[in-house]
Amino acid sequence: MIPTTPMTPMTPLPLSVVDAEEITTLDDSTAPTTPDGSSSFSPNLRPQDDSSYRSVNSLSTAPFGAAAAAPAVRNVCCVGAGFVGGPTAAVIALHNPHICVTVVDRDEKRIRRWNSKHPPIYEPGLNDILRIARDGSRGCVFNDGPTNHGGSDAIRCETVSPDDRGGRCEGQKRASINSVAARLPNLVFTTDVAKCVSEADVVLIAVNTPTKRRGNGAGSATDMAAFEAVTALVAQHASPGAIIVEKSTVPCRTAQLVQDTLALYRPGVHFEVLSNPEFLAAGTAINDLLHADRILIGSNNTASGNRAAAALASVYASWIPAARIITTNLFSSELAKLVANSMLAQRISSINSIAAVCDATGADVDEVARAVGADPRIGSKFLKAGIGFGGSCLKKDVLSLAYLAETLVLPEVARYWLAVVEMNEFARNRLVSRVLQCLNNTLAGKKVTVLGFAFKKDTNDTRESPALDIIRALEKEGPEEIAVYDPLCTPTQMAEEIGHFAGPGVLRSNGGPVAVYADAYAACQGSDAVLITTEFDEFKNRPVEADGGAGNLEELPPNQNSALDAEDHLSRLNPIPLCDKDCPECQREHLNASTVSYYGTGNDDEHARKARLDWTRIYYHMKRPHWVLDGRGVLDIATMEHVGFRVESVGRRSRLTKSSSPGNHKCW
Ligand SMILES: NC(=O)C1=CN([C@@H]2O[C@H](COP(=O)(O)OP(=O)(O)OC[C@H]3O[C@@H](n4cnc5c(N)ncnc54)[C@H](O)[C@@H]3O)[C@@H](O)[C@H]2O)C=CC1
Ligand SMILES: O=C(O)[C@H]1O[C@H](OP(=O)(O)OP(=O)(O)OC[C@H]2O[C@@H](n3ccc(=O)[nH]c3=O)[C@H](O)[C@@H]2O)[C@H](O)[C@@H](O)[C@@H]1O
Repeated sequence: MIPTTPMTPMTPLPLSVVDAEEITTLDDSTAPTTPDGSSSFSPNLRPQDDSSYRSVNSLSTAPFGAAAAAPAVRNVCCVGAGFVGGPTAAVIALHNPHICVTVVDRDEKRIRRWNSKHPPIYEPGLNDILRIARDGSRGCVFNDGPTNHGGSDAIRCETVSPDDRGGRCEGQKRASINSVAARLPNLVFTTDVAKCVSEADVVLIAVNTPTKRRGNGAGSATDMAAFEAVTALVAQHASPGAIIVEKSTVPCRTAQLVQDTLALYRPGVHFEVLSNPEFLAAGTAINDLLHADRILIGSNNTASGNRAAAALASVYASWIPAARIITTNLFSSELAKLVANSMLAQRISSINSIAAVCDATGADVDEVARAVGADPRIGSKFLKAGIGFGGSCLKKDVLSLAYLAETLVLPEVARYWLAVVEMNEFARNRLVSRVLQCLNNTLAGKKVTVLGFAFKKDTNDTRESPALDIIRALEKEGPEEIAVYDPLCTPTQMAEEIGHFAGPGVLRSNGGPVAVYADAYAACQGSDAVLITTEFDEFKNRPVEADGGAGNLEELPPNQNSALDAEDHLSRLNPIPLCDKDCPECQREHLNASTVSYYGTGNDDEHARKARLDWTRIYYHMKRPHWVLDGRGVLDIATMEHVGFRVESVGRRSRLTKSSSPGNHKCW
């Protein structure tokens, strides 16, 4: 899409996820006027005594005390190239062009994807950042008057070094020329863990810490295997004085374990350990990182602990206001992360418990949530009732907190938090019960469609997805077909995960009922009931105005491709790295380009956007009586009923309870 408004020559590469505040910062990093003032100036070229470098002195008003003279951070290594490690490292690199950021992982395939056009995770805005920090950008020279994109005033040059600034391009007068220096890549993805750890001033440990599956504490304690293994590796390879940071969510007092491990492998060598938990959420990771509410840093309350905290704070201070950087002691920081997730989960369970009351009384849970959330002491966020929370973290962190309470011999506390998980399961089960109730208690010979496989919208993360539980429960009822569709998960990914979770025998390819689709309409064709299990905007049917503008196609999240590539009028971007032959995203793009698809044009150059479902089209290809079960409260029921659908929605106006007598609410 070519912007119609003229850009001044110094306009940086546009970054769609960045707002005005960030544009100022990004401007700094991508469109310098002098080498010294440029934050895109190569770290390798930057002199050690550079006075513009942000040191502890610039943080003197932050709560680190006068003694907190921080060492300069030049090299950050993040171990774990997952949902947290990749995006976090990318944003750190974007805003700290003087720091070399490496992301290391033992998973070669994952690293190859991070080094390609299609990274292993989908996050809106992520690719734009990778295109700058990972790939670097070329310098260019142009006319210093206002110029139109792609207009004849724009002069393209392959490379411009800082020394070329003010240099001449053919046919232009020297006085009218401006230039933007190249930005060197400062974000590297690699499998060379030992080397990168050994070169780092700061090592972030961002590996998975799932719930333990077997042995003591199975089902609630945290499985620390990956974290422990990486800690041992780091202890062996880190350079003396390196700052070791827990980025993973870990049980309270893990920092002691890290310190013990370091002492075991490197007796007599000093390392500081920090806790710096991450609060980003899937689907909004880049926005959350760019606009973090808070950065939490836990440290030892010693002079060197404070210095280490100040050094890490200096990395974030490149884009986060100092007032949002909170420092605590190590264990408070670790515990605060568990508590934050547990309290978010608790709110969802609270509103889901009320949804059940609404179903039984005729109250509407959205109306109740709105009325209750208007009280600023309660707040309106995280009160969306539905089929409960999924994802790799909320449940595991509530369980981890409950386990901690148990080990501290606080059974009342443990029971309190376990009830949050119990209520979440209740919410899932209620949707399955209602499907059965709608379909006369049998799925034999019937087709049910599940729309949404990811655990929430705008992500392809399917860990602990409610859809998986629901598919497994429906499969037990012996349906003819369970059709599954998701706008962001590839059919291959869905088939693999369903096979892994419910057994390969459930898949259609193996004679089972579960079929995965790349097209929503094909998935709904001939269906007896369509279930909405993820709150993707694409599934909504609300008119634009009723949705506060979010119904506009332009408002929908972009696909996986970088918006920058489409808007690179000065040819500043380096060539896009290629993908491996088996890249699932390339396969899907190919499929979309060759079929009539729900996915717009399938043309990534056009930065294709996803369109909303045409529910009327679905209506005409479904079986009567056209049941739609909205497990996420995304549909406007009146509009759907106007088309002719029968709609059931968790905690909202129910046909079933309307016709039931008071007290006869057991099945839902
Ligand atoms: N997913 C999310 O949205 C959030 C997750 N967290 C926490 O962050 C941590 C990481 O979570 P995710 O990024 O989701 O996990 P993930 O599973 O996506 O990524 C972890 C990565 O660590 C790598 N790894 C494991 N052992 C390794 C080893 N020995 N050497 C090198 N690499 C190794 C894995 O190959 C994997 O790529 C967890 O503690 C999680 O609770 C915190 C906030 C948000
Ligand atoms: O530690 C983590 O991993 C992260 O866990 C959650 O983030 P995430 O699980 O990615 O996503 P959420 O937005 O919290 O949604 C979790 C689940 O709750 C559901 N949800 C959310 C909000 C709501 O009102 N109702 C509701 O059912 C979502 O659909 C989703 O299934 C937290 O929100 C993050 O702050 C935290 O960093």
